[in-house]
This record gives sequence, structure tokens and C-alpha cells, in this order.
Amino acid sequence: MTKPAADLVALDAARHKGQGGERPIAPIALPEDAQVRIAAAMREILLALGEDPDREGLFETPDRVARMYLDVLGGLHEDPRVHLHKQFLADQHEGAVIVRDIGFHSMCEHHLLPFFGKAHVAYLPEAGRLTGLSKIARVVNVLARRPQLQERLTDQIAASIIEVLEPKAVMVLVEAEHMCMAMRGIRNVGSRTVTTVVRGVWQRDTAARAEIMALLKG
Ligand SMILES: Nc1nc2c(ncn2[C@@H]2O[C@H](COP(=O)(O)OP(=O)(O)OP(=O)(O)O)[C@@H](O)[C@H]2O)c(=O)[nH]1
Ligand SMILES: [Zn+2]
Repeated sequence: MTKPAADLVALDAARHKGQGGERPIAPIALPEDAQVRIAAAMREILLALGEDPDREGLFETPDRVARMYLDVLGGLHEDPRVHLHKQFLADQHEGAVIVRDIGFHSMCEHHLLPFFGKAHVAYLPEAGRLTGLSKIARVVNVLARRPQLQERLTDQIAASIIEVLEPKAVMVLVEAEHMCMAMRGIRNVGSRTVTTVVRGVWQRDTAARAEIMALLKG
């Protein structure tokens, strides 16, 4: 096996450090009283809006919303990298592996409104070192179920793969629609944001980069 991508891991660690409030890939602990506290906060929001949280339609809502947040933001307490630990070798495969159209739902950390779309992931295995295709989708799923920025989601998908699988190169393209742009503020429905990240040998090899980017865009 050739040199692992330790330099890429270090580069990633540096990139993710000190970027105003940046949160790392590692999971955080779930407070024991999370459900109760979220429900109490939701009840307070309803009261602040002038609503009656005890009326029939609302009385179960704080609890329900608490369960919903613990579900859609549950990736905070999971480590995406564990899914990549199961690996296998296919020495004869020298080309890229591309998983397109991984659907995801995330929450923008500015407004806690959903953004959702597709992630497309490519990597160039090191010495045939592969992971299961579903594992790439699992990584996307864990990282998406956190308060996120689309750019950070894109970076962290690549960083997780680099750290555990140590491939020669990774490229990630994420396209998404942000409800905070559609439902409020500018109220721009239908605009899509595209973010990309390229790491490893594809950063220098412009021909390969263009070829993989074209395949990722589909
Ligand atoms: N770069 C980036 N920006 C995002 C993402 N999700 C939401 N935003 C933006 O975050 C910005 C927050 O801007 P602020 O000016 O602090 O908040 P705001 O007053 O609600 O902004 P408006 O949406 O323009 O009304 C907005 O421009 C959002 O469109 C994301 O994933 N990446
Ligand atoms: Zn937002």
C-alpha cells in the first residue's frame, strides 16, 4: 500500500479548526433530559406566539416536536466514520467509484429550516481499498441530520471518507434547495445551491478532475 493520506487528514483538521463556531465531525453527547427540555422550550414558543399550548390541536405538539428534533438532528450524536470501518479489497479495480443521487434532508443552522437535495460522491480507492456503497449514503445521512451549512456538509462528507478510507482522491458535489430562502426572507422558490469539494490527486490532475466532475453532475 502506498503512503496513506495523512497529509489530507491534517489539511482537513486545519480547515475545520477555528472557522468561527465550526463543529467537528466527532459526535457530541445527548443530554439525558433532551426530550423534556426541547418540549418545554416548544411550549414556551407557542405561548410567546400568543397560542394556547393546551388547546386540543396543540397539547401534544411540544412533545411531538421534541421527538422530531431528536430524529432530524439525531446525527449530532452519531459518528459518520463508523460506517466506513467495514472495508474490503478489490485489487483489480483501479478506477473511481461514484455514488450519485444520494438523497438527504438537513437543517440549516441559521434558521433551523430544512434544506434538502442530492449528494454525489466519488473516490479513487487506494490499492483497491473499498467500502460498501450504502456506507457512503450512511455517511451523508449522519452528517445531514445535524444543524448544518451546505458547504460544511460537503466538506465533512469528503473529510470522513479521507480519514477512514484513505483514498487517493475524493470529490463531493451537493445540490440542495434551502427552505430559508423559499419560505421566508427573499422568498425565492426553486433556486438551487451547488457546493463542491475536491481532495487528493484530483486537485492537481485537471483532466481527471473535469472527467469526474462531469460524471458527478450526471
Ligand atoms: N453559505 C450558506 N449560507 C446559508 C446556508 N443556509 C442558509 N444560509 C444563509 O445564511 C444567511 C444568514 O444571514 P443573516 O443575514 O444572518 O440572516 P437573515 O437576516 O435571516 O438573512 P436573509 O435570509 O437574507 O433574510 C442567509 O443569507 C441564508 O441564505 C448554507 O448552507 N450556506
Ligand atoms: Zn437558513
